[in-house]
Amino acid sequence: MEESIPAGSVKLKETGSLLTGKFTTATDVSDIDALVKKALEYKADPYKDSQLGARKRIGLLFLNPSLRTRLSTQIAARNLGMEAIVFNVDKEGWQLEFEEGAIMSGNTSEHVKDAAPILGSYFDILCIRTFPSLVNRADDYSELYISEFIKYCGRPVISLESATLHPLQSLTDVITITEQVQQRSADFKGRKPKVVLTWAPHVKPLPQCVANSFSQWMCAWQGKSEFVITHPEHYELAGEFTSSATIEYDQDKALKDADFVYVKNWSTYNDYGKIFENDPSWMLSLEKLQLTRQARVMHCLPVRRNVELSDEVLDSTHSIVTQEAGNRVWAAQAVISELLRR
Ligand SMILES: NCCC[C@H](NC(=O)CCC(=O)O)C(=O)O
Ligand SMILES: NC(=O)OP(=O)(O)O
Repeated sequence: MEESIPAGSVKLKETGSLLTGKFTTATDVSDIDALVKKALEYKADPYKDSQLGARKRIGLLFLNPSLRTRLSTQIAARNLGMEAIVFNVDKEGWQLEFEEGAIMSGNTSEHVKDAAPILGSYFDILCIRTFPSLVNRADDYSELYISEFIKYCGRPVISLESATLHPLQSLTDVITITEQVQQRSADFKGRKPKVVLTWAPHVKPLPQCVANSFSQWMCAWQGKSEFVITHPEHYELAGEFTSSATIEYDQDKALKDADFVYVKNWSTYNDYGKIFENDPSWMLSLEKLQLTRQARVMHCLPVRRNVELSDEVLDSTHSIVTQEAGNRVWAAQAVISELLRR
């Protein structure tokens, strides 16, 4: 993916837009705080631009399952007056080929080179979800699927989670932290929130994308938080997304005085796609939360209860996962709105 422009510092004065013309990574955003503000304005007044997308269509293509992303993006589009059509490519479409020059004698029936321009002719904005294989790191980190789709569809593309990143989730997470800080402004007078991303156990190897993306956005949200990542050794994330993060292998030390704890499992990046250790003591507990400043607990969901996060934490007042998932609508609405205005 193009990562040459430093995240959060893109200037798009010529268009006045907050986005480059797509939304697949933090580097597509010129001003994170302005996008967050826009999302919170939609939260306060969901229908204020209810005609902006009139007579326009947005296509949501899923190569993998979804609950929140699918529904929140549809709702966001409809709030802007757009028609939203969901297509579960994995279950209902022809199996797509993404490899350039492929001899298609195997299981794939249609090349993205043929399918994407057709979808571009049906829709004004296109969105796509493509998970990584977790088999070949170079293939996953080349973001072949979404890149090929962007190349051939000729429309603004929104990532609904790709092989390495999940920007709608991360924008939502910045919105949720901003909202919490604004609501408790007395607590944060003269100091930045301490935000800790902690690895958690899981039963199967999961993508790194939610963790990569959260870290990328926290680093791009320059100077707004004290950001720490904690995980067992061997679970290092890709350096390109953790530039200004502090890495701390001792979870208790990391949790000390935290205001927000973002819980997520991911599989190994270096020896790719594996579970190296699954120490259940990494699961966050109420006892561990005593080290924090009454930290609010976040998770992108879906969450494996009592594996990744305990009932006692999820059902306590520490948890803001429902508020967080609710904010997915406003994140999507701000992004679609910016792409419609271009
Ligand atoms: N879209 C949000 C997260 C998606 C994915 N989680 C999962 O696949 C969980 C599957 C399970 O728990 O069976 C991930 O971690 O990247
Ligand atoms: N958090 C998230 O992306 O959820 P879904 O996978 O249900 O869309």
